[in-house]
Amino acid sequence: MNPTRRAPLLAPSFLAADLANLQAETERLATSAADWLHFDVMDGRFVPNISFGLPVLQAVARYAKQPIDVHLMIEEPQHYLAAFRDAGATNITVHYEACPHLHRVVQQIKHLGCRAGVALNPHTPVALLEDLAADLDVVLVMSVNPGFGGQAFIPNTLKKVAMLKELLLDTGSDALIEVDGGVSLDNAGPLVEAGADVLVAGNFVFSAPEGPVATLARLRKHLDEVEAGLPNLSAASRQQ
Ligand SMILES: O=C(CO)[C@@H](O)[C@H](O)COP(=O)(O)O
Ligand SMILES: [Fe+2]
Repeated sequence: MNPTRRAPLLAPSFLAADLANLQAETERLATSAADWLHFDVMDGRFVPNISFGLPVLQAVARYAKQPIDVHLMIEEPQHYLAAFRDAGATNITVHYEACPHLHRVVQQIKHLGCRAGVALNPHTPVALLEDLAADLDVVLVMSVNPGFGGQAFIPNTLKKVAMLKELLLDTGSDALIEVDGGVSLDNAGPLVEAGADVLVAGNFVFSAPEGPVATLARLRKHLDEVEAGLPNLSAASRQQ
């Protein structure tokens, strides 16, 4: 089968932004190649780190021009879904490992009018999503262990993305495949070739000397060149 491809979306992660200047960071991303704004919420329980939460999301949403992609690395996310929607989330992704009643949580997110995503830790096999795949808008593949930015990309992710792509095709799911952690120019091309639709990048985008806008433009140009060599892909097919 030769499925229709989608142009990859870019989602810079605020975890690596200048947190003392979130208004300025959000405003400069507004005119960048960013398609989504990735917002990492950590509770110090599901992951061994605490980041930011609802009031910070509310503040960012006041200046955001792109959809906000909320990645909940928290236990019992079901208690906070409506609050994150109200604070400005467009997409809400919960972790497979944090939700014993994942089907119910996904339905709750969809009833709130948000895109529903499920994230998989590096050790969680994609096959575990077989019975839920058709209900999902996004599957987020963690390419580092969640909890921190700036970690090294786990190479096995490439194989995992390819397996997930097969599973989505087999189950008739049109969920986007999002990859998160250690993404850079070194692996963006192979990830897209393997089937990734959304690339999250934190440190690569915000720590570059030329700044996030120029770095995102460089990433987009690189992906345009990769796309030119791939079948059934055009910039017009990019979905937000
Ligand atoms: O969810 C997470 C980490 O848990 C990510 O979204 C990171 O924020 C990505 O940062 P880099 O690995 O690209 O620096
Ligand atoms: Fe994330």
